[in-house]
Amino acid sequence: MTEPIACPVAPYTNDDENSFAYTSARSRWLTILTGVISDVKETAATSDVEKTAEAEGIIEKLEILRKELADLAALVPLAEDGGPDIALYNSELKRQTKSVPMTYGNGPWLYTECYLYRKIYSYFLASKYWKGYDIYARQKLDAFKQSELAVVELAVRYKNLSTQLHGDISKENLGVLFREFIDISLWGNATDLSLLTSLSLDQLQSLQGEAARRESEKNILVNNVDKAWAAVSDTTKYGRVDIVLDNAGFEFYTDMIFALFLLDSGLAENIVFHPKSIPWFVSDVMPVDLGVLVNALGESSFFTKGREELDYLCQQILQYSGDGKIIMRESPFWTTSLPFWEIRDGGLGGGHEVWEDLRASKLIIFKGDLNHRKLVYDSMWPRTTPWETAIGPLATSGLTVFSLRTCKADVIVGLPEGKEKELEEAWIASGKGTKDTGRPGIGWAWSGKWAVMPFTDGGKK
Ligand SMILES: O=P(O)(O)OC[C@H]1O[C@](O)(CO)[C@@H](O)[C@@H]1O
Ligand SMILES: [Mg+2]
Ligand SMILES: [Mn+2]
Repeated sequence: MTEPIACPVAPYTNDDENSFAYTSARSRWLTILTGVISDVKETAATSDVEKTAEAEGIIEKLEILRKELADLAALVPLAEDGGPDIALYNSELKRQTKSVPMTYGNGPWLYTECYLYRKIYSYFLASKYWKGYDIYARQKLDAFKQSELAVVELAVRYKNLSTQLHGDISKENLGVLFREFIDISLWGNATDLSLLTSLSLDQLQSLQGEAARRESEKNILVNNVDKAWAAVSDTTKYGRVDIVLDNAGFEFYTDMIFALFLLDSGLAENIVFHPKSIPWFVSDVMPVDLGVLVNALGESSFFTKGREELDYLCQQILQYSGDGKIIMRESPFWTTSLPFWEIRDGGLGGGHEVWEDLRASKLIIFKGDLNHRKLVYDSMWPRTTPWETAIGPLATSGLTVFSLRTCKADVIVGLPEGKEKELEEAWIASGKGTKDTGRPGIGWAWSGKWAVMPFTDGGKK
């Protein structure tokens, strides 16, 4: 097997006390694993005898894994479970292991975290009754239910707008709406509705709407939305837009509304969603989550308010899906540990096939923090590094890449000189600084309060 393209800058690692990797490996993952164990127990309690019996073995393995994590033990090669990606995980383990064994406590953050999710999944994949089981489904649906107010509010806005979209609308107004929907999809990643801005055409012009948008805009550290607008409104290109999805529930709902807007307005002819094929980083969208979303929206006992608007929305999703205008396309590449530098001719782990597929798109939107980390190799780039440098071969791949990410991890590039210092000082001044590391102001970077939206046209002329 050939090797992935190497990055000249070292990765964030779990032994770095100044990185969110450090607490991730020592406490966050343990909590997640504890949640997985309880979920399996809860499901097993109401399952038939054989399925329950099989759960015992799975729980035992999960508990051993929990112990290994707590001990910050060494990572061992993954056992064969029939998955096509095992060999790649194991060759990466070898390649990324330096002079000492790689442990949960010292390994590269990106690799060790992907490995952990893949390892958990292998216990289910190797089973008879639990193969397709989503250990996070319960959690995803509960969280979605709790966002009822925001869900209904957006459905009402969408219905109002979509009637206007079918009428005559100027390109300028369409551009305003595009920016608003991008904002919603962006902050959907933080699942923080308080940052959302007004959407109705009337309110768009109002002072209040603009003020609200400015308010959230100041937290967007890199904002290339104008370039993305130029790419999507280029009517000389075939109108396919791709969205590399992140989280199910409210975020996926905002992505879906954005997709409907693109289709209703004619800015896109097709939307291709890219979900994850296995339960991934807790809340990531799996193919089944499209049906889960439609069912939740369409079920009057799930969301009791805004029925007319929600029914309209469901009908739109079903119509577009039925016409093949909204599709879900899987690839094993998205759940490897590989950086997106492998989305290239000859890329490993499915990266080549993804590259070939994405070439037909006029705009590829990558949602969320993890996708962003993979775009920039999760390496310790100085924060003033140009985006085009940090995305390596993607800068000249011909692909039009737009990342919508609220920052939940250390890696951030493209900041102007002096900005990082300013943010660290403000973080300390707000009383949120940590006292126990060499850099008390560092936490702003993973607080989810800031965002970046960088763009590249992939060197296209
Ligand atoms: O769903 P998102 O936005 O990718 O966030 C997940 C990210 O947040 C974390 O869970 C915490 O930083 C990372 O492991 C991961 O990169
Ligand atoms: Mg090695
Ligand atoms: Mn996610």
